[in-house]
Formats: sequence, structure tokens, C-alpha cells
Amino acid sequence: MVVAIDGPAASGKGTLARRLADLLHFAHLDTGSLYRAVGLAVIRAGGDPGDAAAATAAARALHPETTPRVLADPALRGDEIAAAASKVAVVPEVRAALLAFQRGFASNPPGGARGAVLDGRDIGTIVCPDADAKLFVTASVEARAERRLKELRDRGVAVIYAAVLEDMKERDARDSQRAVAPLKPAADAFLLDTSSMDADQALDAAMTFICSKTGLSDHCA
Ligand SMILES: Nc1ncnc2c1ncn2[C@@H]1O[C@H](COP(=O)(O)OP(=O)(O)OP(=O)(O)O)[C@@H](O)[C@H]1O
Ligand SMILES: Nc1ccn([C@@H]2O[C@H](COP(=O)(O)O)[C@@H](O)[C@H]2O)c(=O)n1
Repeated sequence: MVVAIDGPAASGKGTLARRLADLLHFAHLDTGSLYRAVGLAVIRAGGDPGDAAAATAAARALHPETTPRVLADPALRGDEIAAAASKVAVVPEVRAALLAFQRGFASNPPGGARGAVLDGRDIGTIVCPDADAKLFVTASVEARAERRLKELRDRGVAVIYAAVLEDMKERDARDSQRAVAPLKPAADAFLLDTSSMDADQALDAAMTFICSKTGLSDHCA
């Protein structure tokens, strides 16, 4: 069984995907980490993430056996790498190079898990169009900027709200206006606006939808 979760930055989709995977004993793939890994590799090689050839070479150099170790690198979590990720993500050859790994994870989840939860921008539309349940998680850009601000400050990063909000708007625009696999809800996705929900309420709403859609019996009342 595959659960596809898409949405903009800091909407809470990663938190929700992790918690759903724990609850259902499914494997989880944060597909944004793949794009971050490509952006980080380009930067570490002294390149420009806006250089399509460099980004394509970095994406093609990611191998399935080493990818889990690459995705665990804490350096992926920085805001500079998030911006780099959204630049390499506009390149069609980069997206094509990352597709097989994502589809393989969904169809054959690691560790013998009986299902997979993938979160990203194009999971319900492109990566897993036949997913059993699709959710599009969103929140106002102001709520998302507040969440990211808190997260960064908790990590000891000195930032101001206006800069976080500006970065968020830029990334939203790049992700939703690109020509290939833009951020948008799949036609059959459940829209979950978490602007005034905490993470527990979002999980409850998602589970109610997944239960009604899939009839998963062992986790549904
Ligand atoms: N429903 C919620 N209410 C308030 N804060 C939340 C909620 N869900 C997640 N958060 C917090 O908001 C921040 C962003 O959440 P998360 O990383 O899950 O978002 P995301 O959509 O996966 O972001 P990104 O695409 O940038 O990785 C985290 O600090 C998380 O703890
Ligand atoms: N399926 C996906 C996932 C991510 N991206 C791009 O990567 C950037 C970083 O993603 P996070 O989820 O870690 O914030 C994101 O801004 C997208 O540009 C993507 O294109 N497709």
C-alpha cells in the first residue's frame, strides 16, 4: 500500500508522513532529501545549483546502495541547501534520474514493510499516480514561516521572520511555477489545511481519510 503526501515547504507534510509511517509500520521516504542531496553535492563540488549540467551529473551519481547514507547527512537540513534543492529540481533530467529510486521504494519498501509513505511535491501526480491514498498538506504562508522560524531558532540559527517569509515565498513560486512536475494537488488528493491544527490534529484528520479511502482495518476504529 502506498500513501502519497505532497505540499509546500513547512506545511507539516514531513512530520505527518513520519508519524503515519510509524503508526502503520510503513517505510517512509522524504523525497525532498533526494533533491537536497543533489543540491549539496553540486555546492560541495564548487558548482552552481542553477547549472543544469552539474545538477544532472550529481543526480545521476546517486546510487541506490549509497543513497540511504547520503540522505542521513545533517548538512542537508540547512536553508541554503533547501534553496539549492529547489533550483536543481527544475531540471527535467534531474527529476528523471531520481524517479526510479522513488518508485522502487514505493513498490518494494525496505525492511519488508507492508507499505510506504512518500512525501514531496509530485508524489501523487507523477511518482505514484496510483497511490492508494493521496493527501495535499498545506497551511498559510505566514503559518509556515512561523513554524520554520521556530524550528531554525530551536536549532540555534539566528534568523528574522521577514527573511524566512521571503525565502518561503520564493521557494513556493519556483516549486509551483516550474514547467516539469510543479507542486500541485493531484485531482484525487485529500486537501488538509493545517494552518490552525497542531500535529496531532493533522494526524487524526489524515488517518480518518486514509481509513475511509483504503479500509485499512487494524488501525481504524
Ligand atoms: N500541524 C502543525 N502545527 C504546527 N507546527 C507543525 C505542524 N506540523 C509540523 N509542524 C512543525 O513545523 C515545522 C515544519 O514541519 P515539517 O518539517 O514537517 O514540514 P515539511 O512540509 O516537511 O517541510 P519541508 O518541505 O521544508 O521539509 C517543524 O518544526 C514541525 O515540527
Ligand atoms: N518530490 C519533490 C520533493 C522535493 N522537491 C524539491 O526539493 C526542495 C526541497 O524539498 P523539502 O521537502 O526538503 O523542502 C523543494 O523546495 C522542491 O523544489 C521536488 O521538486 N520534488
